[in-house]
Amino acid sequence: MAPKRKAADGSQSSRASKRATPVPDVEDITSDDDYSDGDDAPESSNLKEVVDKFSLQSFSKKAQVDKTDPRFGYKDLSSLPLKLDHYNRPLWIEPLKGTITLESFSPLAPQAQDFLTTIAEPLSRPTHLHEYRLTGHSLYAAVSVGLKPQDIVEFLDRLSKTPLPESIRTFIIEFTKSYGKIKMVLRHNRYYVETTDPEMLQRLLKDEVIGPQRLDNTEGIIERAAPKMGGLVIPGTKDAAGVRETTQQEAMAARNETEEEGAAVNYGIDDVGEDDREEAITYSFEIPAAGVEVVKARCQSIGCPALEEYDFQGDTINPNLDMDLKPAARIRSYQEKSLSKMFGNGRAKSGIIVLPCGAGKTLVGITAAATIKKGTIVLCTSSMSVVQWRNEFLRWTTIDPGDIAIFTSDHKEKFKRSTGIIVSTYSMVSQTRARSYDAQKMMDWLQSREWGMMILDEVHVVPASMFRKVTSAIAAQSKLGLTATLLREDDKIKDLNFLIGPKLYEANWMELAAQGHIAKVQCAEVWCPMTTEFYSEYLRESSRKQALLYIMNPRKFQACQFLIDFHEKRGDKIIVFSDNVYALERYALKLNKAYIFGGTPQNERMRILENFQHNEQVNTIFLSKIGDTSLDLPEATCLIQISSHYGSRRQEAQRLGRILRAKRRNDEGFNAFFYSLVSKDTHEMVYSAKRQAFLIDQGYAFKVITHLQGIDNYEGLSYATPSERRELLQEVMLQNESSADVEQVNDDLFSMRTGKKGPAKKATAKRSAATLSGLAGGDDMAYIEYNKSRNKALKDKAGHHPLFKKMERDRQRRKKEREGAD
Ligand SMILES: Nc1ncnc2c1ncn2[C@@H]1O[C@H](COP(=O)(O)OP(=O)(O)OP(=O)(O)O)[C@@H](O)[C@H]1O
Repeated sequence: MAPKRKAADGSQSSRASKRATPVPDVEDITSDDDYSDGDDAPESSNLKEVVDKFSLQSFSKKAQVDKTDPRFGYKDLSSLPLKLDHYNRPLWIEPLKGTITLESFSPLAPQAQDFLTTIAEPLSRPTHLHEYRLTGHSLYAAVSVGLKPQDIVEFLDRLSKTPLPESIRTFIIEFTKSYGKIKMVLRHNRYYVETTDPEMLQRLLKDEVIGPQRLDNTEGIIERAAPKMGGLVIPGTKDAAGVRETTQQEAMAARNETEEEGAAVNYGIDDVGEDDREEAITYSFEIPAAGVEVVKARCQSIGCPALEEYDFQGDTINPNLDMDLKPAARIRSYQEKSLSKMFGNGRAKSGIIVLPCGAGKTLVGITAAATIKKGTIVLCTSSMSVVQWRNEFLRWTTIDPGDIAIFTSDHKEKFKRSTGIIVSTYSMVSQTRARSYDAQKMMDWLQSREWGMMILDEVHVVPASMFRKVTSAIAAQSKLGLTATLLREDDKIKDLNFLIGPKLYEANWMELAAQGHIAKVQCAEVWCPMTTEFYSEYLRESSRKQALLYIMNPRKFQACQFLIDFHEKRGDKIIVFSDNVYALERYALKLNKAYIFGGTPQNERMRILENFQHNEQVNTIFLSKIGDTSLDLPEATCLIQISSHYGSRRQEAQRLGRILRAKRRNDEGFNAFFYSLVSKDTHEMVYSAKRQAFLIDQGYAFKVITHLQGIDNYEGLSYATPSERRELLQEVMLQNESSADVEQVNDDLFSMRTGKKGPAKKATAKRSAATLSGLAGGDDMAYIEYNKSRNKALKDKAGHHPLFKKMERDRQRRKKEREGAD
C-alpha cells in the first residue's frame, strides 16, 4: 500500500497543502538542510546555530504571530512521508520547532507519554492530543537519567509516524554532545567553573567575558577526579532500602513487558551504565561570587549552559544531617518521577518542579532534603507557611526537632547541632532595610554557612529581583523551586530558569485527577447578558467604570444567587471569588453571606473560615484575591468567580487549586465545580478566554452555559424588577472610578503579620457626584442602609465557641492596652 500523507490534524495532505498558505513563522526559519552539520564547521558556531534555532526565544516572535493566527496550532507535515504502518505509531514530530504531538488514544500512548516527559517539556495535554517540545534542558535531563542520545533518536524514530526528521536527529546528537560540559561548582563557599574537556577549558579561558573573571589568587587550573555517578536511591520510593528486594521481580516483569511492546529503551534512574561511572578528570578555575551570574549568562549565550549540580554524595566538607523519611512514608509515582529528574545522575540538579495545587509539593521538597542529607534552607511566602513546612518535616521525617529551626520576625532560632534545616520567608532573607540586632546576627550566621540545598516554595509569586537577592545572599549548592503554575504574565519566567534552573518536571493534571490525587473538576463559563440599562451605560463609560458595570450586572448577580442556592442544596461548600472589593461587599451583604478581604482583621478571618469548615449553617463565603493562594479548605467543593484580574492565567489556575484538595474527591462520582460568571458582549469575555488558556492546556474543558435552567422560575431572585435594577445602576454610577479597581494586597490570607501591621488598605468607595445623564427614574435614588451583616452575625455567634471566646478576650485585651497607651 502506498503511504498516504497526512497532516497533524488528521486531514489528508492534499487537502492540507491546498489550504496551507504558509504559516508566517515557517518562512522565517531556514530549511532542514541548514541543520545538517558540515564536518569542517567549527563545533561552537554549528552548535550555537542549532541551539538558537531550537531555543524558546527564537520561537517567541513566531509565537506572537501564532496567537493571532486563526489556524493556531496548525502544523504542516506534508513534506514527510508516512511510514506504512503509521496508524500503529502515536507520534507526529515537527521538523522545524521540535514539537511532538502524541495521539493519547493510541495503545502505545502510556509508554510514549512516560518517555516524552523524560526527554521533552509538556506544552499542552488536552484529552486526545498531547503536545511536547524538545529543548536543550529537557534533553540534558534525559541524558542525565541515563538515556543515551542514540537511544532517544531510535525510540523517537520507532514511535514516529514518519521517519525522524534529520533536523531533530541532529539537534539531539549535537546538543547532548556539548550539554553538561561546563558546570558551576561551589566548594568551601567558593565558586569554580568546571569542565571535563581540556579544549572547552581553553575556550573558556580565552573567552572575552569569562576569561577575565578567573581569580588570579587561586591555585590556577585545578585537576581532580570526577565523582562517580549513579547508584542513588531516593527515600520513600519502592527502591528504598527494605522494599527493594520485594519489588525487584515486579520491576523485571514490567521491564520485560515494555520491551515486548517495542519500548526497548529504559529510562529509570538506575540505568546509568558501568561505562558512565568510570572516573574522569575535571579541570576548574575559581571565579568570584559576583561573577557567577555573568559567567552563567555568557555560557548560555555561547550555547553551552553552565549547569549547577551538587555532588552531595561526594561532599565530605559539609556535615551530614541525620534525617530520613519515616518508614511509613511512601511518595507517589509522580513525586518519584519529579525527583528522579532532579537526582537522575546521582547528583542534585538545580531546577523547578511543577505539580498542581494539593499534589504534595511539600513532600517532594522534604524528600529531596532527605536524599541530600545536608544543611537545607527553605524559603516560603508567609510565616504561616513557615510553620506548616516545619510541621511537615516533623511529620514525614525522622529529623530531631532540635535540628529544624525557624527564622521569622517572631522566631530567630538556630539548629542545635552542626547542621540542620532552617525555614524562613523570602522577605526575611532579602530585606535590605536595617534589621534588629537579633535578625542581623541570624542573617550573618545564615550567610557564613554553605547550604546543601535551598528550597524555594511558590516560586511563581516571588519577583525575580527578590530571587536575585536571596540567591546571592545565601550560598547553596543546589536550588529546588516548587510551584503549581510556572506562569507569569510579565514574561519574567525565563529569569526563574536562569536564577534557579530549568523546569525539571511538570505533572499531568488530568492523570493525577484520574488517580484520585486531586479532585475532578467540571469547569463552566456562564454567560450573563447585560441588562439594557447597564449595557447602555457600559457603552458610554470609561474602561474603569465599564469594569464596575460588568461586574455589577444584575443578571450576573442573579446567576450567582441561583448557583449558590443550587449548590448549597446539593450539600456543596462554596467559595465566591471577587477581586473587586466593592462588588465583594455588595454581593455578600445582599446575599447575607460572610466575606473576607484585605481589610478584614486576622481574628475575623479565622472566625469566618472556622465557621465555613465546621458550621453547617455557613456553606458559602466570599473571598477577595487574598484567598487565591495558600488557602487550604478541603471542605470547599464549588467555586464561583464573579470578578477577576483581567486575563491572568495564573490566578485562574491558583483559584481552581482551591478545590483540587476537596476532601470528598474520592467519593464515587464526585465532581467539584468551577464557574466563571462573565457579562456577555463586554471586555470580560476576552479576558475570560485568556484566563482559561493554561487550564485548557492541562486538559480542562470549559463548558459555556448561556442559560441556567430553572433560573426563570426561581423564587426570590434579586433585582427581578426594573426599579430594583435601576436603583442598583444608580448606586453603581455614584461610585468613584477607583471602586472598579482590583484590590491591592501585599499579604496572603494567613499571613500572621497582617494583624500587627493593621488592616490592608481597603479599596476606597467614596460617594461623589457622577454623571447621571441618561439615567431614567432618578427619583428612585436612595441611600441604602445595610442592617446587620453576616460577618457581624458570625461574630455574635462566635461568643458561644471556646475558640471565639478566646479570640474575643484577646481582642478586648488589646483594645484595653491600646486605650491605656493613648
Ligand atoms: N505521598 C503522599 N502520601 C500521603 N499523603 C500525601 C503524599 N503527598 C502529599 N500528601 C498529602 O497531600 C496534601 C497536599 O500536600 P501539599 O500541601 O504539600 O500540597 P501542595 O502541592 O503544596 O499544595 P498547594 O500548592 O495548594 O500549597 C497534604 O495533606 C499532604 O500530606
